[in-house]
Amino acid sequence: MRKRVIAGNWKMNKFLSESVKFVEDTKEKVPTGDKVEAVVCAPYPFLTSLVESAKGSKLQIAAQNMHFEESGAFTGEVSPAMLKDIGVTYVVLGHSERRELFAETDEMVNKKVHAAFNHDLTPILCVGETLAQRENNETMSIVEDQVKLALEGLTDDQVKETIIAYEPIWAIGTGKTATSAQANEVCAYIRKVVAAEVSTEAGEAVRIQYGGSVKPANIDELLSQSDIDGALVGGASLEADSFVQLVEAGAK
Ligand SMILES: O=C(CO)COP(=O)(O)O
Repeated sequence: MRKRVIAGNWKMNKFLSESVKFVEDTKEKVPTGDKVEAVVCAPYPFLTSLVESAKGSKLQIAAQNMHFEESGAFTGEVSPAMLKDIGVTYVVLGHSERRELFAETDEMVNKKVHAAFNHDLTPILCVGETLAQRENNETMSIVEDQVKLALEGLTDDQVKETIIAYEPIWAIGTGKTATSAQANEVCAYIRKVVAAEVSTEAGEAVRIQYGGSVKPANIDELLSQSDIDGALVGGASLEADSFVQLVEAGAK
């Protein structure tokens, strides 16, 4: 049985006091069993405080990006070693907003995934197609390329530890969720690609989240699908009650 992962991606939202209050309000409420992991992906300036407030609880704190180099002349960037140093455990990599708005390439994402493992951080690797690509029947080939390029050079065990988030770009922040069948079809395909490229065992073990307008009202249906092992949630993860409901759905 793959352990589910429910991750809230706050993006560029919240201030320090409300972020800490969110963690204080949710850390005792997230289920502690072995069915689900709960992760909060917060802006850089709040990470140290959130790691501190989440201490002793099951809530994990993630960064939303990082550079792939360990240190050096990269003004404005944050390194994997810095994230590790402050107690961050997960990192979102290759989110479509970073690919689109900040010109991240598959090659950079691949370097970041390697860097994450080199610093003991669990990568949440995002992939997904645009609406035009879906309408052109390119979804599977786009996602396949993104997955192959991002995972290139990883060991079997590293691939097993990677969390892949399938986020169709047309479903992000639009209220248009992919149907559970559409989401599962792509997640199942990603699993096949991993099995073929890496190993059958890695295909079985890799956890695949769906992301794109997930909310308490639709998460049960998404999680009932064979190949969806969790969710990466934007808007609906900003409120503590809603986030707790999403994690509770993962523990059912
Ligand atoms: O991009 C997302 C999570 O990374 C999804 O955002 P929404 O849940 O707001 O659609």
